Amino acid sequence: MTELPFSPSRMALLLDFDGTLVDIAPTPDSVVVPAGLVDDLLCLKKRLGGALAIITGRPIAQIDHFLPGIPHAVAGEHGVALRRAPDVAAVHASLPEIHAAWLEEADETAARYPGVHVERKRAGLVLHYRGAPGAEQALREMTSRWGVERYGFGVQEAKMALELRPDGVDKGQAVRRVMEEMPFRGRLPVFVGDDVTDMDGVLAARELGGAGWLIPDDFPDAASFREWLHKLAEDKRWNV
Ligand SMILES: O=P(O)(O)OC[C@H]1O[C@H](O[C@H]2O[C@H](CO)[C@@H](O)[C@H](O)[C@H]2O)[C@H](O)[C@@H](O)[C@@H]1O
Repeated sequence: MTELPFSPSRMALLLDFDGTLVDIAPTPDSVVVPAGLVDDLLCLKKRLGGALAIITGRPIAQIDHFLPGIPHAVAGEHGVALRRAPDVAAVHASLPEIHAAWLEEADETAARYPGVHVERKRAGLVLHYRGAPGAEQALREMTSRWGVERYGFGVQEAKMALELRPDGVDKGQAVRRVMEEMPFRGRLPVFVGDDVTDMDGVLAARELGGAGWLIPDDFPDAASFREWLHKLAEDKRWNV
């Protein structure tokens, strides 16, 4: 088991969703949340005095759908949106909007390549090609034609997807903002993710004195990480 460098009683858990808590699935909608995971997360949240957050690329509403009532805080769309507690409204960064012409061309391209899925976000867009790997090149050419960098966006590599993401948001700043307030403040963040977008969260958690871990470097896969969470929930050191 990956060892915590401090007592679990002092930590806050800040977790990525896809590829970390749930296995990667053919489409964003088809991920499956194992029943045991829900029980373990609820147990850990209680032991942590609530200090359990999800830091995800997905919109917050999707986390509410898959993990209803579980995390205390959720940072969605890589930190574009932050809801600090279940009973407060999410705050959204003021960011440039995706151009209508980009959305139109993305939809046209998706129609030409069955299996491509266009996911719209509040301040971004994901072009998924897991269902049509042969479309990758066409999607890359399309986004480079758009020259999104001139409009305050970057093209982020994702798992079988290209994501248009506004500049200035990343999971590192999401981790720092979540840790500012109770019940997270004063604890050491443990951030776990699996993707290039998670590296900012890993580094921020380490800089804050906590731990930052990445799948597959620190855990072979999401199933192993879920097993680690299960053992953590049963750890005897909670009161140390
Ligand atoms: O930050 P995360 O919580 O890991 O979210 C990252 C992106 O996850 C989703 O896409 C990825 O997972 C899908 C389901 O397993 C998979 O079909 C897809 O190929 C992956 O790229 C989600 O759709 C995105 O919005 C998130 O940014």
